[in-house]
Amino acid sequence: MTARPGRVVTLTLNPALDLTVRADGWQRGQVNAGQDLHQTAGGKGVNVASILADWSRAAQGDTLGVTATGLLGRDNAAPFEALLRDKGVTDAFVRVNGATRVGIKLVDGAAQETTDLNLPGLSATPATLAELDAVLTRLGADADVVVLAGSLPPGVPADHYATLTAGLRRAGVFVALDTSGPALNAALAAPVLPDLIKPNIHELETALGRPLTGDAEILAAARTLLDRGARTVAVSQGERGALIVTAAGAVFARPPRVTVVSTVGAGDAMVAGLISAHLDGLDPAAAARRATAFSAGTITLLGPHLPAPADLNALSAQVEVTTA
Ligand SMILES: Nc1ncnc2c1ncn2[C@@H]1O[C@H](COP(=O)(O)OP(=O)(O)O)[C@@H](O)[C@H]1O
Ligand SMILES: O=P(O)(O)OC[C@H]1O[C@](O)(COP(=O)(O)O)[C@@H](O)[C@@H]1O
Repeated sequence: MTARPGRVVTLTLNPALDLTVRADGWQRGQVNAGQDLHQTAGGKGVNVASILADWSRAAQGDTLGVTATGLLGRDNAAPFEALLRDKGVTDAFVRVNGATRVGIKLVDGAAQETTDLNLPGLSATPATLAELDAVLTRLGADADVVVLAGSLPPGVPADHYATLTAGLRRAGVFVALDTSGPALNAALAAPVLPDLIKPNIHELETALGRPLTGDAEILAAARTLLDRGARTVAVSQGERGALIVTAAGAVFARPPRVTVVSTVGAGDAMVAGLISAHLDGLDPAAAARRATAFSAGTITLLGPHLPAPADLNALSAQVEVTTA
């Protein structure tokens, strides 16, 4: 495991304090017994930063400089500050009044199933957005990669990521996007697409307004995004795996079977893996293998963490990569 250095900035406008409740065999509409409850700092860019920091520490002796920015509620900032400090991620979050939203993650360990309830989050004011914009402009000037990740909180226009993408790409920064709903629709409709887009299959279908039935259709949809300027499109499909499409080729990566603790962060781990692969100049097959190992490893743990290097290597060796 070796890698080139790089500076990565993640933007999380809508972080979340993930409250994971394990309730094996829980039934909708019934009184259920839960087994345990854990709280972890999360939100897409927070998770990507944390996982990249783990990778940096394990693989190359901290050669990646990882900075996390976004909007963070003052009232419950402590768990986020602790995670970023523990991981050695630079904390560039703009503090805002109020408490960051809680995300409910209901895990049925017996069925190996996770149910997510993601709430809207704190409203962003024009003043905090302007402050954040200045932070991002400063950080972006020095970054190799900027990751725009997660939902937009109330108060942020749907085309916000599209606007940021255009500015950052113009400045020569590699832009990765992982979002959903109106923010993804607007980003995909914009004239300048991000370099890396990682929708899950449901997010992509919603954005395109049609079901994608079968691998050929998914591949064709991904290729239209490449034709419009994206460099890597990764369509993740849960435990089935992910289709990763670049100009250099398309591959499908199947994860090994793992004991799932919570699938929360599976997609974020994939984004982290793809970014590290981009910084290392890996080919699509090697990138898909690494990103899938990151995802499979993260879901065996609670919170946004990578397993120990030996375990990650073992997972990586078990990923099946085929040409798509
Ligand atoms: N149950 C699972 N077992 C093994 N790997 C999984 C499982 N669920 C997800 N993954 C891995 O995580 C990747 C991302 O998961 P996915 O659920 O598609 O993303 P998201 O979290 O963005 O919805 C998948 O492509 C796969 O490699
Ligand atoms: O910003 P969104 O789309 O509401 O998602 C927030 C949730 O996504 C997560 O980042 C997990 O994302 P993935 O499971 O897609 O990797 C959680 O930590 C958080 O609660």
